[in-house]
Amino acid sequence: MYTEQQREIIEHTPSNTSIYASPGSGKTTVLTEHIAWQLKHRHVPAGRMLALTFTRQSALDMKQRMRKRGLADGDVGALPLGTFHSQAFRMLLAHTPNIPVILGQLEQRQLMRAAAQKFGVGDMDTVRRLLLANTRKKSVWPVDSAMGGVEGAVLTRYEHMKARAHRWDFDDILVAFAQTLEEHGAELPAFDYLLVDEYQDTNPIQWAIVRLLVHQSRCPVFVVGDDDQSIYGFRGASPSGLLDFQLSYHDARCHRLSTNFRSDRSIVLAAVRLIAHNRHRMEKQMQAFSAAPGRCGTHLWPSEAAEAVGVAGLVRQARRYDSGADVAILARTRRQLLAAWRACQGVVPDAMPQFRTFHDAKGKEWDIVHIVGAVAQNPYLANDDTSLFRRKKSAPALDGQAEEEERRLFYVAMTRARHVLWVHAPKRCAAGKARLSPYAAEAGLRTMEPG
Ligand SMILES: Nc1ncnc2c1ncn2[C@@H]1O[C@H](COP(=O)(O)OP(=O)(O)OP(=O)(O)O)[C@@H](O)[C@H]1O
Repeated sequence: MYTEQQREIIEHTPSNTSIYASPGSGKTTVLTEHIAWQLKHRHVPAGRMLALTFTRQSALDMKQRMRKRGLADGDVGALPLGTFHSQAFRMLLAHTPNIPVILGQLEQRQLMRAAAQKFGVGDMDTVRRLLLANTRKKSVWPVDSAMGGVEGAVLTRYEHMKARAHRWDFDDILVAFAQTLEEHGAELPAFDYLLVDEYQDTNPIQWAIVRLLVHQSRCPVFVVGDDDQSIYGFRGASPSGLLDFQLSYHDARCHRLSTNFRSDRSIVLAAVRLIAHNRHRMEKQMQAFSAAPGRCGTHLWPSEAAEAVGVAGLVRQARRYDSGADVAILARTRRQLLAAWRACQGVVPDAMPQFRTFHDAKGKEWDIVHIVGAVAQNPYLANDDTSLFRRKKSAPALDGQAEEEERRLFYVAMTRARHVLWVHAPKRCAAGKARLSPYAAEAGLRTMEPG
């Protein structure tokens, strides 16, 4: 089933390795199989490999897959596989008794708000931006705490209040872990092999943690990623960790996977056309394994309400034609999913599609994907958590860096589809007249006739 190249990666002896690969080319598949191979055929003890993923869900999926491959439950359970934060927290707990309790999201927001109110800036939008600024500040190593202005003053106050309450926020876990690795690395568990998924979405503190772990364990590191799918820049992540991997690990072997096993041909071609518009990227090939043409295009609707009803109608139609097809409705912001969700409740209540933001769709795949609310200068981004660069009521033009990240997000969304990809846009939305996102034209998607 696996290609010769995939098999070579799966079966190779642990060594410094990077895999740059296109969407759907089997990155997560080969990573999972490579770990399973080490356990099964090279008898590397499960507890001696550390595998880091981007989300908890992908760690669970990988474990599930290993069980299906016939690995013993005990081995899978003993494998330290999870997010950077969960694995760092586990090791810190074992090393340092009495570490502070982690603030829940709500508690953290309340604490930041209390700190901000002291400076007369406690509205929720500002608090959200301050929380992001806090995350970005702690995304580098060593953390640079010299931040001026009101923002710096609020963040300093927040740190004091947190320390007084003997609490940590989520980002403090990695800061404390990096510090512990630097100062007491020899007291932490050592590993024979370190593996990292989605390396394009790691940030400088995570690169430092990888470097410190590798140094302390004297073990090889294996990373997989795709710079074109780097979508967490607003939190301080950057694809340069992946792009510069070869510089940091001179002897590293580099593999590229370019066959997309997920999507039919027209979808792969459209995605390739779109991403070619980004300038800051590593040039790479992508071709479809599937010989099927697939279907893709855009649907324009008079209003947001009409769009929601139209999408629900298409979902119902597809269910009639193939009741087993899995369907997802994706949008740039959570708010843009609401109308389609309501419309589907009324039409296919027993066979609801999945509803996800582009960010939450990462790593997933569905037979049919509908992207809704694909408008230029998306007005919903003005108040979105991830819209670091937009502080006005309407979304101003993006700078080059933010523009490329928006395009990558659209690329991630498009490449989730196996057989059918519809991009929908209303001609009017809450903010007034709307235009179809330029990414649809860049991808060469044709507008479908109404009905
Ligand atoms: N050699 C192969 N033959 C057939 N199917 C494959 C092969 N390799 C991977 N696949 C399938 O292709 C799909 C994509 O694989 P996977 O999710 O591992 O890719 P990925 O590169 O991690 O994707 P992305 O980065 O877009 O999330 C999965 O359904 C997987 O089972």
